[in-house]
Amino acid sequence: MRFENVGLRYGNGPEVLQDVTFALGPGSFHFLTGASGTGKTSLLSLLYLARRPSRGLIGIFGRDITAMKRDDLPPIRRRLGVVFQDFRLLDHLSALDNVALPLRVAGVSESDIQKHVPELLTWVGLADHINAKPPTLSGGQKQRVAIARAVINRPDVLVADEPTGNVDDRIAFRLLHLFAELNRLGTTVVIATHNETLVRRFRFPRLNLAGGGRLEVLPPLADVEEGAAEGGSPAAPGAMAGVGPVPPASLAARSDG
Ligand SMILES: Nc1ncnc2c1ncn2[C@@H]1O[C@H](COP(=O)(O)OP(=O)(O)OP(=O)(O)O)[C@@H](O)[C@H]1O
Repeated sequence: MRFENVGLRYGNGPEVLQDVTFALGPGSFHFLTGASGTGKTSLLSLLYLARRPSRGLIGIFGRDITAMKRDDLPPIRRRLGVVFQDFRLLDHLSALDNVALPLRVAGVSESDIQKHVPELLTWVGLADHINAKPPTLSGGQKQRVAIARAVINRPDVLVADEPTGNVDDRIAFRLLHLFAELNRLGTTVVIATHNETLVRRFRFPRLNLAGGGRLEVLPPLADVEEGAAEGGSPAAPGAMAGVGPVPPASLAARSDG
């Protein structure tokens, strides 16, 4: 995935993104950081192809999407998993059926769905809410359903907008662990977050919106205190202590869904 001199403006307003240039290698993991209003959601909406840039080039899976016709985008979109800031769950479907959607689109068998979806929902702490509909769930519970839906099909790229904004730190670490596991299995991951504790703990590089619509690519934010306590040796990217167990094997099994 690459951006070259991308600019985005809404209507006749000023550019909210200016000359944004970066490349994400396959299987990379980046946090997207920046103060509120600097353009994180706008940048993500370009990444998941909900908008086209006002100028510049966006390439994904080796294709220039700025030159593509609208009708050619859906097959590319199906390779992307998205966690929206406002979840976008279907209220009339149960948690299970919301998460099952991408699997049903991909033609996964109903017996596999009935096995793997409850397993993943249980792993994210929703064992008691598998058949609940979104209007009866809390914000943090809806957020976890949305995350399960985005990751269940092992997308080539996962884009998540504040995916831990509604949960406590213990669940946030667990969800980041899930994203890191997905990434280990090959998914390219971009996570927008305000949570500096997560950024320090997980030590992935950062795309940082510095204001004025400018983006800088920064190395992982070192957890100085933790590093000092450990004698200063840096941990591997994605490393963190005290979280387990690993996500269900169902995620690993779904290689070509
Ligand atoms: N649909 C829109 N129409 C006009 N302006 C918009 C629209 N969406 C966002 N903006 C403006 O673009 C700028 C960036 O907004 P964006 O939501 O991308 O920031 P953000 O970094 O994701 O903020 P937050 O961290 O608060 O979610 C803001 O000035 C916002 O007012």
